[in-house]
Amino acid sequence: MKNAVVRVKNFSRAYGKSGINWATGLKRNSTLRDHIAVDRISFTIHRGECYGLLGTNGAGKTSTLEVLEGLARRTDGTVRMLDKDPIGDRKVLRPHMGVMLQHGGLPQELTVAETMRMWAETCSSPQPVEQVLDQVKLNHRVTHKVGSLSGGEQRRLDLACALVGNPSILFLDEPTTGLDPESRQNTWNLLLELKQRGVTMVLTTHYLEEAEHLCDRIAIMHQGRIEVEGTLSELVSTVPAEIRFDLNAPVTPLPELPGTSVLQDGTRFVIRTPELQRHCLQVLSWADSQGIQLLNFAAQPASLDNVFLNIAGKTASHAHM
Ligand SMILES: Nc1ncnc2c1ncn2[C@@H]1O[C@H](COP(=O)(O)OP(=O)(O)OP(=O)(O)O)[C@@H](O)[C@H]1O
Repeated sequence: MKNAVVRVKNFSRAYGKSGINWATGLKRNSTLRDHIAVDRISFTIHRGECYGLLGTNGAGKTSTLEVLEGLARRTDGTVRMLDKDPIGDRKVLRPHMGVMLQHGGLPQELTVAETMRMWAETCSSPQPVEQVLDQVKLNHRVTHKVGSLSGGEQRRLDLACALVGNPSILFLDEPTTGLDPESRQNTWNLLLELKQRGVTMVLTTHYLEEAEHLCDRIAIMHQGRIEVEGTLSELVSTVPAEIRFDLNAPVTPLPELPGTSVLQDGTRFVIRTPELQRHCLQVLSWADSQGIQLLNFAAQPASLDNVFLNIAGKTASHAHM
C-alpha cells in the first residue's frame, strides 16, 4: 500500500461577497456565502505520484490548490497533507513543499540571481542556485532583471523558485503556460526526472497532452465537482472510439455491431464503438464481402480530449447557493 501524501475528503471552498474568502471566520450557513467554488470533492494522492487536476475555466482547480498549499482556508471537509493541517502545521510542512502559483508575481526590479538567492534564504536546505537555474535553462540570464525576461522565462523562474528548497511535494498551477514547445518539452523532462526521484506532484493544466505525458492519475473538474478520476486509460475507456467512412451511395443495411451507435449524414457514416479493433475488422470484412468501397476510412481511438469535451459540454447541473 503506497503512502498517502495528500488526503482530501468532502472538501468545499466558498467565496463571500466582494471577492473576500468566505471561510475566514464565517459559519457554514452564513447568508454571505454566495459562490461555492469547490463542492465536496474527495481524492488521495500517493507518494511519488503526479496527480493532474484538469477542468474547465473556473472549475475550481486553483481554489483547490490554494487550500492544499495552505494559502487559503477550506470552508468544509478534511484536507490533510502528510497527515498534517496545511494551515495549522504550515511551519512543519513548508520545508517539504514547492509551490508554483498561476501568477508568480516576483519583484520585477530584482535580477534573476538576486531573486533566487532571496528565495533560497527562505528555505531550510536549499539546493545551489546555479544548479536549479541550470535545470530550468535560465543560467544565461542571471544578471537580467525579472521584468526584462520573456513570459516563458518568467514562468521558468517561477519553477526554479518552487524547486530551490528541494521539495518532496510540488504544486504546479499551469506550469507551462506561455512556454514555447522546446521549453515545454524541457520542463516535462525535468518534471519526469523529479517524479522518478520520488517527488509527489499536483498539477493543473489546460494542455491535455501535458496531463497525458506527466500524470499518473487525472481528475477532471467541472463547476466545483470532480466529474471523473482515474488513470489515462481508465478515463479514455469511458468514452467510445469512432470508425468513420464515406460510401459512394447509401447502402443498407450496415452490419450488425452490438453496442455501437451509428450517425449517418448522407453517405457519411460515424460508428461509435466501445470495441474499436473488433468492429473495425467487422466493417472491413463486411465491405470486402459486399464489394463495397469505403472512402476516407479512419479508425479513431478515444482520447482525453473526448473525455474532457464530454464533461465540458454538460449543462449546468449544480445549484450553487
Ligand atoms: N477571490 C475570489 N472571489 C470570488 N470568487 C472567486 C475568487 N477566486 C475565484 N473565484 C471563483 O471561483 C471559481 C473557481 O475559480 P478557480 O480560479 O479556482 O478556477 P480554475 O479551475 O482554477 O479556473 P482557470 O482554469 O480559469 O484558472 C470561479 O467561478 C471563480 O470566478
